[in-house]
Amino acid sequence: MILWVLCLVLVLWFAIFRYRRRNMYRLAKHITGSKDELPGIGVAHRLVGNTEEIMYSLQQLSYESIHNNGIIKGWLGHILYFVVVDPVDLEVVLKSCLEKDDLHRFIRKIIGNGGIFAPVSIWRRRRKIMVPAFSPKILENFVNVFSEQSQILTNKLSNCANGKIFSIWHYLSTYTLDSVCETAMGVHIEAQSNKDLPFLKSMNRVLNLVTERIFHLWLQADWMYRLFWFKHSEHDQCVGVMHKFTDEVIKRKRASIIAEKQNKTETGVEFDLGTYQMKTFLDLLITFSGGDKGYNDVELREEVMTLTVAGTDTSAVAIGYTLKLLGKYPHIQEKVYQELLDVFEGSDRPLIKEDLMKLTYLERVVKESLRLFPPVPFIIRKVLEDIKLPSGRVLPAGSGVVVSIWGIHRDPHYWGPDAEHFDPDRFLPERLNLAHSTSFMPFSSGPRNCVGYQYAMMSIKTALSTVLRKYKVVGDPEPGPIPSMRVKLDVMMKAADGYQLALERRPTA
Ligand code: HEM
Repeated sequence: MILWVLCLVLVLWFAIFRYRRRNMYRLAKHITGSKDELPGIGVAHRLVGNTEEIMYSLQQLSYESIHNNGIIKGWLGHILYFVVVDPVDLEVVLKSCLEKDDLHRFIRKIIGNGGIFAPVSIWRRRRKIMVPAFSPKILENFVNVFSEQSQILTNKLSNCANGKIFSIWHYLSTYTLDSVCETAMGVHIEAQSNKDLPFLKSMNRVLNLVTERIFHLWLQADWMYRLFWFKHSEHDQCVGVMHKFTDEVIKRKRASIIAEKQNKTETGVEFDLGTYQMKTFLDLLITFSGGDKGYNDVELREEVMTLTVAGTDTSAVAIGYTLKLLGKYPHIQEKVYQELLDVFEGSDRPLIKEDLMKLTYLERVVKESLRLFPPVPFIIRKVLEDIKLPSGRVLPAGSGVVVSIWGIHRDPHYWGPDAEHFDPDRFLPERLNLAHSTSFMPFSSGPRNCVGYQYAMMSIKTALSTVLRKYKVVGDPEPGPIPSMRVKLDVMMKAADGYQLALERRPTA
């Protein structure tokens, strides 16, 4: 009898659940589903396995979307997602769906309500304050930091420039971390010289733990995660280290501002984390948010942590892919080197901001690398109300949109039959004829796009030019125009081999 009642309750609950979501089911019917969907679980079975297998499945879903006029649907249990690659439809999606998907809540545990994953109500104000801090006039001042840090990177690489294969990932990620910490907070953390830096170790570890949580359903509910107490406590410990470090910097920054106001020199304030540079993002965020009446310490920490997390691995990944691609295509690397010889006239002087504008071929190479290997291959947004797309299809409220940057960048409708070829000259002004501006969007598009894209391009070009003036990437030529690269999804898309390559010293270096 009890069993019958339980069954009845269950059936009733299910009927009400379906009835409430009838609009979603009705609209979803008009959009083709992925070919491997299973009843009840949808495509969930395709998103298991290691980070390489998950990335592979998401790539396959993107190709399916390309072959189905730019959109397919995929259920993850009861949650409905659309994988979209049509740039015309995506322009509308990225303008009207500004709320981030719930999966981002795991990263929010690290950076709180920092702009990147904050709810729209909080994000709007934060974005307004952050945008002026990224104006070109301010960014120009950072080129010296990138240049100095790139010199350190090049020196550190000298031990590896012996033609033997090694993983360059640690070198690149510490270069970007040092650059971001100096420009964002004004501190020299010297990650490039200090492999065991607690901040760095904690950041790397906590990002691994977050990726694991995103893709393992059984780790998602907070109460379940607490059962895995060793992971949970390690997670909290890492977040604690990162917060403590950032809080200390903010405390000292506030103190230095007070000291300055009292007409004391900055050297009067003891500061053992490093030397301050004026006009770091921290200075600018304090000023632009209203000084004393602006951001409180928690808000400041959230914003600085956002910049650190958003700006470190992304740029390192882009530099890593570009170096690997240049190793695969020696003739393209030689053209980059010729341009460097022309711009620097064979001297070994450090790069200055005026050089960046002149490195036009390098810029095309970086863009082509970002097209084929976008560090952020997918963005997920929530659909809060039904939205009619230019193609006539309607996305129902309550669903999620997976914006496949990977797919958009490889769609032959927009990039031609050679979409998968590595061809930097497709970015030549006379050849680049993008039918739609969102066909190329490694930094996303619309009101919530990446605020750091100019910063990133400057940092990436500075590091690449400094390294490539001194070293040649050798040893892995690709037989055809389509570069093969094993990739994995580890918060962003990374090379599965840890960016293994070999370097040789240039004779002039
Ligand atoms: C190659 C390097 C980079 C790539 C590919 C990249 C890509 C992206 C993407 C795809 C988004 C998401 C936008 C969306 O949801 O539509 C984003 C957001 C963001 N990025 Fe970047 N990024 C890079 C470097 C940087 C750097 C260096 C910084 C800062 C120093 C930065 C700061 C941010 C911030 C603050 C946001 C949040 C914007 C908002 O929600 O208003 N990024 N980035």
